[in-house]
Amino acid sequence: MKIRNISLMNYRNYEELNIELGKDVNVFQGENAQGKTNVLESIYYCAFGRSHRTAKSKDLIQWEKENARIRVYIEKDRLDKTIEINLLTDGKKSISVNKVRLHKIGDLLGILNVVMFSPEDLKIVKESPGLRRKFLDMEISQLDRRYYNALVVYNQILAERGALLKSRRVDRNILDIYDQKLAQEASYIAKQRVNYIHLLNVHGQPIHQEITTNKEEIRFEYKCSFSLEGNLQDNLKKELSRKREMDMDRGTTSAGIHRDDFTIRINGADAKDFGSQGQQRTAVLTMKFASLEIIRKINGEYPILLLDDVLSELDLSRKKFILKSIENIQTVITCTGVENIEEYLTGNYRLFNVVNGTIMTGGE
Ligand SMILES: Nc1ncnc2c1ncn2[C@@H]1O[C@H](COP(=O)(O)OP(=O)(O)OP(=O)(O)O)[C@@H](O)[C@H]1O
Repeated sequence: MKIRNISLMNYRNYEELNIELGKDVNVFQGENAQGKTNVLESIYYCAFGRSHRTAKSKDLIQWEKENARIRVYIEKDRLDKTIEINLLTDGKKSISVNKVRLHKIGDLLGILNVVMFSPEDLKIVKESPGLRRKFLDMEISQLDRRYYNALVVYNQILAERGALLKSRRVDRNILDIYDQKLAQEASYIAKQRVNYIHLLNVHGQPIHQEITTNKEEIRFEYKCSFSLEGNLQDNLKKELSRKREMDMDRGTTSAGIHRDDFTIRINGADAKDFGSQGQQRTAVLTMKFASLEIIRKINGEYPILLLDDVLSELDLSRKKFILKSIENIQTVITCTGVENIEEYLTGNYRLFNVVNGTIMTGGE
């Protein structure tokens, strides 16, 4: 899969942009706040139907403009596809693929596969379980629309169950129905997450060994709020009924995939609590590069890799690992120039100079 062209209209600080990407590495270079990440964000939007930075699509429209448009041309399985997104200031948006309008965001997933890596991703290792669940949900959703749809349904039922628990008179029969539905969706979601964690181990362990020159061993483990032995649906139903009185007291649902997490162990110790900053960075790097391999294994081709300002934060050996690993992957890198990226890139690359919402191609 390759992106051939990106065109933006009234998107963030781009009034009009039309660029051809190179099929290998594309370096967007410029000072701070010039519009480098905005380009990456527009690509990400075409993959997931949302920004990685804001939930408010209105923020993406150029100030004082009424609408914005992103258009990305991709080449996939030797076919051309055009993804077009139109955003309006009232929060409405329309998404079309090859001019056919999509009715659900779920239908966009998997058309353009991307893996994004930014300094913010360190939080996946360091911070709350919600960020680790989000990592799994995004990665699995772009490979499996059924997973995304199950998540949407699960979250709806969870919200309804929460509202019921908070109401003064809880109808236990309705609660039974919610529990049944939650368990049904959760069993599929948990199974796919466990499988993804397995794939992270399979593909991540050799990557991590390479980066740490065999000094460290990484291990990912899914932590489920209900038993993973036997029938998962029954297990969650039992757990929900065991905790029902407590849930009614507290007005929340205390078991289910919205409470799950996964641990990242380096040489046996939990990287969240005991990992050094360097080890935590290596763990995220491993997860991102393992995600690339997982997508390639499942789809037969690499996704697009988006590296947002990550090179300046990494030491020389990790930087070299990244730049060596991206040889067969179409990559979009943003940097300020201090990284001296040209020194490490061995293959072809295309340079774009970004200055205040305009881009000049610096050649290959
Ligand atoms: N809706 C908008 N309309 C117009 N300009 C916007 C809008 N949203 C953001 N900007 C501008 O976009 C610029 C930020 O762009 P971006 O986040 O891509 O920076 P960057 O080049 O990646 O910088 P850094 O290296 O600091 O991350 C800022 O100048 C900001 O004012």
